[in-house]
Amino acid sequence: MASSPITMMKMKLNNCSPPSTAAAARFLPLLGPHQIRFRSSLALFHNPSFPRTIITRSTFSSSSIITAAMASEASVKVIDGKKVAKDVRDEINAEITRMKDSIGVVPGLAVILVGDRKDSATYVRNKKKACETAGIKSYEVCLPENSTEEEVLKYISDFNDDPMVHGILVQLPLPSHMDEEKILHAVCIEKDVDGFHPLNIGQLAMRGREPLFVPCTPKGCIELLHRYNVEIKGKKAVVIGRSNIVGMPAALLLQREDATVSIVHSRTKNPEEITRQADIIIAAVGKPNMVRGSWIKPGAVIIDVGINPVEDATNPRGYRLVGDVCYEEAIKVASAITPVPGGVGPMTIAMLLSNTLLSAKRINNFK
Ligand SMILES: NC(=O)C1=CN([C@@H]2O[C@H](COP(=O)(O)OP(=O)(O)OC[C@H]3O[C@@H](n4cnc5c(N)ncnc54)[C@H](OP(=O)(O)O)[C@@H]3O)[C@@H](O)[C@H]2O)C=CC1
Ligand SMILES: Nc1nc(=O)c2c([nH]1)NC[C@@H]1CN(c3ccc(C(=O)N[C@@H](CCC(=O)O)C(=O)O)cc3)C=[N+]21
Repeated sequence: MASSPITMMKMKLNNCSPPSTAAAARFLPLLGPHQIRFRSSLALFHNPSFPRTIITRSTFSSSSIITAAMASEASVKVIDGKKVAKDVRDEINAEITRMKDSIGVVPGLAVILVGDRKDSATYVRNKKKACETAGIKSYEVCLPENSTEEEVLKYISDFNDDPMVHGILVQLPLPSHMDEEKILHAVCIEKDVDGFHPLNIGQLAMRGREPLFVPCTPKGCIELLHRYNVEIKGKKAVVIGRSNIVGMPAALLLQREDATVSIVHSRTKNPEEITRQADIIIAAVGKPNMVRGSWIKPGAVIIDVGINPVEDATNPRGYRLVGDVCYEEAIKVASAITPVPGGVGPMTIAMLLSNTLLSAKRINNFK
């Protein structure tokens, strides 16, 4: 059975279950009610002439009913976060050069990393590289896992007082013996380029107030929607996840953009039903492929924040990264989607550079 052409096609199309349940998934019905309407509505886009990467199913064999149905009409816009991040970074580069040339100031970003988590070390390395290319001076402190809270607080205090430093980022998660709230609270609000200080979050939540900084990942999500001309005002948005660093600020930002926002979390009843009402979905859960095709309203726009390593023996690293949304199913229903990798991730780094530039400009009163 496993070798029949139909089964093989299904394996190819449906790649969304964790390895242990992959065998069962091969036999999931692929043509659920949500997948009958293949013509993706692009009504959410102001400007349909925006450059599009179209994925069509026409490359699949016509020997299967599934492919026959899809071949004619399915199209989805792939939101290219890597490309947008590059554009943003080019704009930042130009501004940094202008500032340096006119007032001689180079923005500085300090990053504090505690412990030896591999993923954290990779992000910090990537941030450092991005700073170098942008012309931002980076200051890095790497402390061992068993450092004390006082040591971290001392570095923060020194960076708070250092006029060369315009942004301070404490890489999360911190080791469990440290009080995250106390540490994030110690970063002076004018240098809080992550936007995690409670005052910044509070201002984000209040009407008529402006935070000094907007957290990078949610800011990157909204920037992607703007640059792809996705209308937010008046739309129904669902944010899946309510963490302080992604889900909650993403919901606040969408609300500031006049979307009607629902938040789905681990205690939500009927998450599928609620998510299916959304014109815009931001998924930030940390569960590989949790959002299936059946959760998505035809024509919805999907921003997939999740970054989840899943075992993959064919990959030289032994794993690959997948999002919280089952991409293979989602592209048949959504009108636009961010891929993982290459979607929100690069935008997070671009927004960090953007916040650092903003901070340097504000501190130096440079317009
Ligand atoms: N692309 C990027 O730049 C970034 C990507 N990420 C990625 O985004 C994902 C989320 O990160 P983060 O917000 O830090 O994660 P957290 O673990 O802090 O938060 C996860 C959220 O998802 C909710 N949740 C968990 N299980 C379910 C479920 N079954 N159904 C509905 N909601 C659920 C939790 O609900 P509850 O509150 O009830 O516990 C919680 O609010 C991760 O994959 C992370 O790697 C994170 C930061 C940046
Ligand atoms: N104080 C703090 N601020 C953060 O912003 C912060 C943090 N702590 N802790 C961890 C999360 C995670 N995060 C990512 C940033 C970039 C990518 C990224 O560039 N990802 C690439 C893939 C990279 C790869 O291939 O490994 C992509 O999605 O294309 C991912 C994740 C920031 N975070």
